[in-house]
Amino acid sequence: DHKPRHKSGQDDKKPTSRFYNPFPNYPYTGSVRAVYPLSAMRTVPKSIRRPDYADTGISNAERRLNRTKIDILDAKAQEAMRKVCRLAREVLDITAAALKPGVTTDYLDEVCHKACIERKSYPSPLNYNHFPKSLCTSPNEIVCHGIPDQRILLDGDILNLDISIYHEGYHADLNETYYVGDRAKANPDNVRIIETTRECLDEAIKLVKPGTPFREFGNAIEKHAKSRDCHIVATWGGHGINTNFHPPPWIPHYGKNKAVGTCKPGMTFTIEPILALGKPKEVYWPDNWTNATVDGSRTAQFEHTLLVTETGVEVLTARREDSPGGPIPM
Ligand SMILES: COc1cccc(Cn2ccc3cc(C(=O)NO)cnc32)c1
Ligand SMILES: [Co+2]
Ligand SMILES: [Co+2]
Ligand SMILES: [Co+2]
Repeated sequence: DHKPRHKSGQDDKKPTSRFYNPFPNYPYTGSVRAVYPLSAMRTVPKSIRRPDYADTGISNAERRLNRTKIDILDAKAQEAMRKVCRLAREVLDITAAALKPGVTTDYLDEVCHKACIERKSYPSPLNYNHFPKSLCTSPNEIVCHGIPDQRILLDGDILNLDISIYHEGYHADLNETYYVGDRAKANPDNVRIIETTRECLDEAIKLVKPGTPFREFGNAIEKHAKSRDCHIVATWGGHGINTNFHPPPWIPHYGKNKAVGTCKPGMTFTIEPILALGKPKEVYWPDNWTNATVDGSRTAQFEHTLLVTETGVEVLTARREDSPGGPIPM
């Protein structure tokens, strides 16, 4: 006798998964797939100070900005930036500590969101230009702005966590790219793209001091990237960061760029190079956020928030000796 079967042809033992690929006909360029449904939008207690875009998705303060004027922070504002950047480093280390094969990027979003709230901070990406989650999770060929979803992380993946938080009126922004599981280390290309990108950021930071033109950073980054046959994604750059998330300056990561302006004491901005193993050209998923390399090659990114001092630079989002935390660097 035949077992009763559901009309869908599924046998009644195996539950049909409620997770699905929302773009079944989209020609993905690599192995990563969107896995929906996204979890419900997370909320932030109203007691926590919110950026102006938190309820509308659009920052009027940023829209009104004079794009040629770069803010110089006074001592009080610099102290506020030190505090929000220290908290942001804690949030990144806590989120990275939860990283392992088998967890979803949505779970990492939950860890990050809670760590922000515990620190009376608002997760800056949430509803920024209508972005739906509290951090960006970009695996493998995803260049940046990946949306945390139900995709399970695999041993051998590489994953960028891009964290930004808003605390008492100021933003911080940092990101790192991690190996998922240990097998990834056995893959020399994963190591090459991650370590070269980390080194590119370090090379650029060495140049930060009063008088250095913003256009110099791209030359240092491109020189090192080329020496390891890695390619720079030109679309995204570093940016100013203070009471706004993306004020001027704009800082390209490629060589021979025409960026205007020079470093001055009291300026705070990010440098956040993205390198690809293959073609540094990106295509957009139908979600209009996520961008992936056109050839599916893997990418890495590292970002710090920096303060120009009278004599040089303060890496405000650096891990401090007094609180090592986070994964042990290679
Ligand atoms: C096409 O405009 C876009 C496309 C994608 C995303 C967003 C909005 N957005 C959300 C998070 C986020 C982070 C950064 C950042 O600086 N990371 O270092 C930048 N933009 C961000 C806007
Ligand atoms: Co960032
Ligand atoms: Co940034
Ligand atoms: Co090449």
